[in-house]
Amino acid sequence: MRAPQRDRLDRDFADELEFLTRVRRALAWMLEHAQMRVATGDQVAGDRYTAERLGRMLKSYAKELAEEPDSPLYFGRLRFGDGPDADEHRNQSYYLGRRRITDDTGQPLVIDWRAPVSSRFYRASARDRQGVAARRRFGWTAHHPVRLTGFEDEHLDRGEELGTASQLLTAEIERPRVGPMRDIVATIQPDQDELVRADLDRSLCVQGGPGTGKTAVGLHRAAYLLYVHRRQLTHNGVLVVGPNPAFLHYISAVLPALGEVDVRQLTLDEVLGETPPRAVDTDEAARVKHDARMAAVLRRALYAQITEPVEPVVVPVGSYRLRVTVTALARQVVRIRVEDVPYGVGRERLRARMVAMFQRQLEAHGETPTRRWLDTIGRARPVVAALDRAWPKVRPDELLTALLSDPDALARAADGLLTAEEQKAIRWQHKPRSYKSAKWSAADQVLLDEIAGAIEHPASYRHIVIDEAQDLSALQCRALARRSAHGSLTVLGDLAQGTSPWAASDWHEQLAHLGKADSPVEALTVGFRVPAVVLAFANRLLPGLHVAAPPTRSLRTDGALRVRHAPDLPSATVAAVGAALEHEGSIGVIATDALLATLSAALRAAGIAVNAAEEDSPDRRVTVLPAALAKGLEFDHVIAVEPDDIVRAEPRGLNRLYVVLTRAVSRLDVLHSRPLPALLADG
Ligand SMILES: Nc1ncnc2c1ncn2[C@@H]1O[C@H](COP(=O)(O)OP(=O)(O)OP(=O)(O)O)[C@@H](O)[C@H]1O
Repeated sequence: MRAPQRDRLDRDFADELEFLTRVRRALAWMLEHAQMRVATGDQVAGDRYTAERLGRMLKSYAKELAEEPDSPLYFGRLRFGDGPDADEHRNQSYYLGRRRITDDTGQPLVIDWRAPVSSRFYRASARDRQGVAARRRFGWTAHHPVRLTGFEDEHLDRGEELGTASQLLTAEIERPRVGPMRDIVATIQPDQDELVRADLDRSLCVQGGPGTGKTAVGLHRAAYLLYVHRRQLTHNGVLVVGPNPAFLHYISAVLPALGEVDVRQLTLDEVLGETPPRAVDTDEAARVKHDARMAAVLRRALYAQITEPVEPVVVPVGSYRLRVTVTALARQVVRIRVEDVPYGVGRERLRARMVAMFQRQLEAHGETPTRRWLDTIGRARPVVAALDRAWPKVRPDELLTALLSDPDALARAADGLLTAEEQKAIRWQHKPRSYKSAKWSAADQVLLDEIAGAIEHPASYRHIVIDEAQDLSALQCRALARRSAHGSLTVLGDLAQGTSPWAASDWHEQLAHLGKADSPVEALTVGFRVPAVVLAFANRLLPGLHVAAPPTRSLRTDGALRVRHAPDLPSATVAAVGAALEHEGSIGVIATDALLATLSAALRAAGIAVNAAEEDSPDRRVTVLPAALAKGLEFDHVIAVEPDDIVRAEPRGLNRLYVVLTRAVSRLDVLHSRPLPALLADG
């Protein structure tokens, strides 16, 4: 670098340090101000409840600001030119960060990464400058205290553009992983940004290979939507659904780090709100219960509760006897069925129609019934009795108990939908004494939700982000469709990573079950996690997975792969972990359930402290976890033990192995005592 340039860079850096001091000062002012408001909050608010809420809000705001110095205050700067594309930003310069920071006059020093103009930071290129003259990315130390280390410029107006060659991007994706997942606001890529900023009303599906940033995109979209539609979405507006608690724990810090604490993050079981399952289905029973045809079976069983009226409804009122004839009642039942409302709404409608008929009769006698009279009539014993016969109240658990324990009822509901073998597979061998003592399996809980949803629609979220969506069954999709009937979806997944017995092989089908049949399927194909050498190894499995998914291109040229034949797996694992501990970052030992206890015992005997799947104690860098829980997680160093076991442990074992091998951020060790699965060995 020539001296004059060096001088200029030094000057620039000095200017940046000066600006940083200004921002720090502004932040300190904001913090002090917020704390003052906390102190006075009690007095200014009207009642105690409001005061408490306000106090809590201000405290968390103050706390957020106080924690701010631990993370970089901004990550980039945009300098606009004076061309027409700059619009109202002509000759302006903006710093971009996780939060907006203002000075004591309210002038923004740092703007939010979600503000409209920030999208130009992520998307502007030398070919499509969008008015941007130069983009600057800042580098910061990774550890506390956070210090500015430098910056990287792209003068788009001079045709300069780094794209994925940016050293700061490379440093970020090659950074050793410790603790939970982090946000990616500093390095969101143009195609990711388009997905993040998609309109609230747009449902979309993202198909992306391992480590292409699907989870990151989904979480950042949630944060973006909350920023743009704050008022609409604050209370129960946004839900994130993940495959298991270990995964949710891993991603749990991302949204709070972006200042968003109002997003619910749940597993599907938690969405259904059920207690843990108390029964286990056979594979065949589970397959049938999760099939889309079951929705039709349940609907038929539900509506089979409605019976043809055989008696008129007679209500004595004073000297009159008001009456709904059998024919009139039957006609209303048929009409309401055609109106296709939820079962529970139908029952109430039938009650209202009976009341309306009584009202007309009373009016014919020259009387005007009051509102109260109408309410009383609606609850009169003959009306309720007629309603209970014609359109009875249904409890989902009672209906399902009857269906699964009565072969004839099941045969009637499943006629033409399920084969005799399929009916047999889901029938209970032992009939419970009552629905109260029935033991429900995980699949039964989805069926109960289906029935409950047909009786009454559940409350709808405005937006749901569904991660690992390829693994959902038709009925699980329907459960989420019901909860987003008035909202939109971000559906994330990878067909190649489908491991459930009902995993999707086609996104359009899955989207139809999710109630968003016409949503576009977008692809992410650049891998930010798995190094090229590891990805090439894992991709050997693709021909055996029988899915049409675009291949992933890794951005990472570093990384290491070691495949070793090891007759004594526990001691080979101990040795591999010992070597891995020489490097920085997290270590994941992944094997089948059957092997785990032996491996953990061997590690502990060697004096190595290990975390189990959902733990991440900072003083234990090694996690031992079953292959079944590896989905969505990542570790710097993965030690995959006995791939052949992983493949044989379940019907979609090859897909499971693909998931396991693609958890590695830097290094993958494969230890095997038996031959490797043919596709891996042949590559
Ligand atoms: N634009 C980006 N800049 C920096 N890091 C990124 C970017 N996009 C993704 N990453 C990182 O890549 C890793 C993988 O991302 P993520 O877990 O979202 O991928 P995924 O597609 O959900 O993977 P999988 O399907 O294998 O679970 C994460 O550590 C994430 O932070």
